Amino acid sequence: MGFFSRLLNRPGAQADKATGWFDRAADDLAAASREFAELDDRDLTEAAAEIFTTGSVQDNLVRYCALAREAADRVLDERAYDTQLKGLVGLLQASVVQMATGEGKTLVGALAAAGYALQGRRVHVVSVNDYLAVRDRTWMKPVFDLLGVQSASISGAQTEAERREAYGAEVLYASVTEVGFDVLRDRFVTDDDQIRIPDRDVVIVDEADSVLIDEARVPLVLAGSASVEDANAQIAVLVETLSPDIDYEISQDHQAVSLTDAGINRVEAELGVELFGEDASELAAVNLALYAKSLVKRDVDYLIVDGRVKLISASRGRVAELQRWPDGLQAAVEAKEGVGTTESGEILDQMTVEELIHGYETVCGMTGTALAVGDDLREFYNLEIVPVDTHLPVIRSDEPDRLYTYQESKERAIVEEVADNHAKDRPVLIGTSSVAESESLAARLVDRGIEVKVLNAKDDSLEAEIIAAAGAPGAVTVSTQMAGRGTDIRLADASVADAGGLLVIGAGRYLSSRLDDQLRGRAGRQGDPGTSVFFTSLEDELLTRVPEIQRFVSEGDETGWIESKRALGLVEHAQRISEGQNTALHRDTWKFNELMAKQRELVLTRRRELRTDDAAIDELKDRLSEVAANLAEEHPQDLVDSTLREVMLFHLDARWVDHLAFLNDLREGIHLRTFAREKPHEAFNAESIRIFSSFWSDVVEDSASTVEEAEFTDTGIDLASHGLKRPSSTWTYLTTESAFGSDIENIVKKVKR
Ligand SMILES: Nc1ncnc2c1ncn2[C@@H]1O[C@H](COP(=O)(O)OP(=O)(O)OP(=O)(O)O)[C@@H](O)[C@H]1O
Repeated sequence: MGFFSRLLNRPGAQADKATGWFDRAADDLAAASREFAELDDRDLTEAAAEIFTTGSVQDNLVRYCALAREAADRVLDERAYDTQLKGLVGLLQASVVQMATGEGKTLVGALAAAGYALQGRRVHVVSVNDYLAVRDRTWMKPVFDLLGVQSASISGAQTEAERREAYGAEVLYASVTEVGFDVLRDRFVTDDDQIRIPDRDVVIVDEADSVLIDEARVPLVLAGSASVEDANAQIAVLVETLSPDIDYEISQDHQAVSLTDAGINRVEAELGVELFGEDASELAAVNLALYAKSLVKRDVDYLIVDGRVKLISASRGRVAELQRWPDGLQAAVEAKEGVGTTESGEILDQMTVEELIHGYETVCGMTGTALAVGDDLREFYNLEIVPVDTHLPVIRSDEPDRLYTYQESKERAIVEEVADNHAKDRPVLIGTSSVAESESLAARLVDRGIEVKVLNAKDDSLEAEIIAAAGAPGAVTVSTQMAGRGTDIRLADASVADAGGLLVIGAGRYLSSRLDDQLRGRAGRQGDPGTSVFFTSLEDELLTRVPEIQRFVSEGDETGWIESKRALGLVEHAQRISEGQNTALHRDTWKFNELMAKQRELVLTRRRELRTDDAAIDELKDRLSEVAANLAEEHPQDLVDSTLREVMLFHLDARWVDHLAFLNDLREGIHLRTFAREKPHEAFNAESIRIFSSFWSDVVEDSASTVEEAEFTDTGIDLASHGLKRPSSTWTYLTTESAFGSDIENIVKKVKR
C-alpha cells in the first residue's frame, strides 16, 4: 500500500467522509426513534414501505436507521449500536465496511439488505458457504418479516422449484459459488422460463476481503459430457524415481521445479521421446508430474479421503469441496497417489468470482480486515472502505513475533508457552497453517501431558462443540485456518478473564497479514481481555522465500530464539512480498480474463437476440436462399423458425466451447512464447481477437451446413441423430486458480532451455 493511500485509509479518514454526518444527526435519529417506538407492528411495516418513496436515499438514511434499529430491537432483542448503524450507512452507500470480529455484522448486513429492498432493489447477500447463508437468513428472517421484505436462502438440498422461488425473493442469502454456478447455467438455457437469475442488482458480500481478493481468481467451471483424462501413469511412475538436486531442482522461492540436464537425459532415455521437440505435451506432462511430486504436499495441500484427492483451501484450512486443480495437475496428483482419475469433461463455460461480482449493479461488503487490501479493492472493484470503530475498546495485547531458527525449536517453544499458560488455567488457541503441522503440535502437547482438541480439515464434525469449549479454563485447542474466520470463542467465566482471557498463538505467519489479524481477532472480542503472539521459524515456507533472512540462523540462542529486530523486520518484509505477488497475479489474471469476458458478453448478447428476435434466423435464411424457400413452402413457418433457432443455438454454444478451449490452450502456449520476448497479454489478445473475428459467421456457416445436410421432417430436425447433441448432463466445479495465471503457468514458465 502506498503512503498516501495509507494516509487516506487510516482508520477514521474515510469513515468521517462517509459517516461523520451521522454523529451530527444524533438529534434527528432520537426524534425518529421516538416516533417509530410508538407505532404498532403493522404500522411499522407500513412505515417501512413508505420510507424511501419520497426524497433522495441520502435524505432518508437517518429515518431508516431509526426504523431498522426499532425493528431489530422488537424481534431480535438486539438494539443496533451506533457503530452498527454507521456500518449500515456505509453499506447503503455502496462501500466495504470494516467492522472488527464479533461486532455484529450479520445484523448490519440484514438491515442493509432490507434497506436496499425497500428502495425497490433486488439483493443478494453472499457468504462463503451454504451453511452460513441458511443460518444467517433464518436468524434474520423476523427482521425482514417486520419490515415487510421477502427473504429466502439457497441451499444444495433444494428442489428446482424451491430454488427458483428463492431467487424470486427481494433478499436472497446464498453462497458465492451457488450464485456463480447458476449464472453459468443460465447462459445455456434454451427458453426464458429456465432462467434463474434475470439480473444482478445489489450484492452484499460477507467476508469481503476473502471473497473479493483472495478468492477472486478462482474460476467456477460448468462442464458437460464426460471424457476421462489420460492419467499419464507411466510418466508419474518414472518421475517418482527422480532425485532432487540430481534430476531436478526446486527454485529458491519453492514456487517452481525444473529438470536438470541429467534429469532431461534420463527422462528422454526412459520414455524414448524428445522432450523439446515439436510436440510439447510430453514435456508438459513431465513437468506437471514433477510439480505434483515435489511441491504439492499431502496433508498440506490435499488429503486423501475415501480414495479421492480432496483439496484443502489455503485460506480457510477446510476441505474445499467441489474444488480441483487445473486438469493436468489434478491428473498428475491422482497418478502420484495411485487413486482413480476423476472426470474432467469438456468446459462449457467458466467465470471467475471477480467477473461474477462485476456483473452486479451495486457492490458492497463487510469484513473485519479490509484496510490492508484497500488499494486492491479500489483497483479491481472501485470500492472504498469505511472503517467503523468497535462498540467497546479492544484491550487485547498483540505481542511481537518470536522467531526461531528451525521448525523443531519453534514447536518446542510453542509447547513451553502453552504449558506455562495451561498451568495458569488460561485457555489457548493455536492456529497452524496445515493439517500436518496441527497434528505434529498436538502430538507434542499430548506427550507433555496436556489434553488438546484438534480441529482440522480431516475432521470438522465436532467443530461447533470444540469452539464452544475453547474458552473454558485451561482448554487447549489446535486448529488450522478453520477457526481463523467467523468463529466466536466466548470466555467461559470471570476466572478466565482474570487469567488474561484467551491466548491466541499463531504457529507461523500466514501468507497474508489479514489472515494473521483474523486469527488474532479470536481473542479480545467485545472488549474481552486477551493476548496474541506469532511464532515463526526460518524454515517456515514464507521465510524460505527470502534468502536474506536465512543468515540469521547463527543468531539463535540455546533455544533457537532469534531476538534480532532486523530479522523480525524481514519477516514483515516476507509477508509484504507474498501479498504483492498475489496482487500481481490477480492483475495478470484479470488482464487475461478481460478480453475473454468481453467476448463472452458479445456471445451472450447474440444468444439472447437469437432467442428473442428474428434477425439471426433471417440472416441464416438469406444464406440458405433456395433451401430456405423450399422449407417455407413445405412446412409451417413456426416450425421452420423454431428449428432454425434451435440449430443456431446449438452451433453458437458449440463454437463458444471451442473458443474457450482455444483460449485456454493459447494461454499456455503464450507462456511458452514469452521466451521469445513477446509480451504475453498482447500476443494473447491479438491472437484471440483474430480467431474471434469470424465467430458469428462461423456459427451461421455451421448452421447452414446442418440445415442443408439434415433431414427436415414434420417435427423439424432431430439434432441428436445428426451427432449434434447437447451434453446429457452438466456438473460444476471450481479450479484452484484461474486457468489464466495458474500453477500451470508457473510450471511452464520455468521450463528451461
Ligand atoms: N446490537 C446488538 N445487541 C446485542 N447483541 C448483538 C447486537 N448485535 C450483534 N449482537 C450479537 O453479537 C454476536 C456477534 O455477532 P455476529 O456473529 O454477527 O458478529 P460478526 O461481526 O459477524 O463476527 P465475525 O466477524 O467473527 O463473524 C452475536 O451473538 C449477536 O447476537
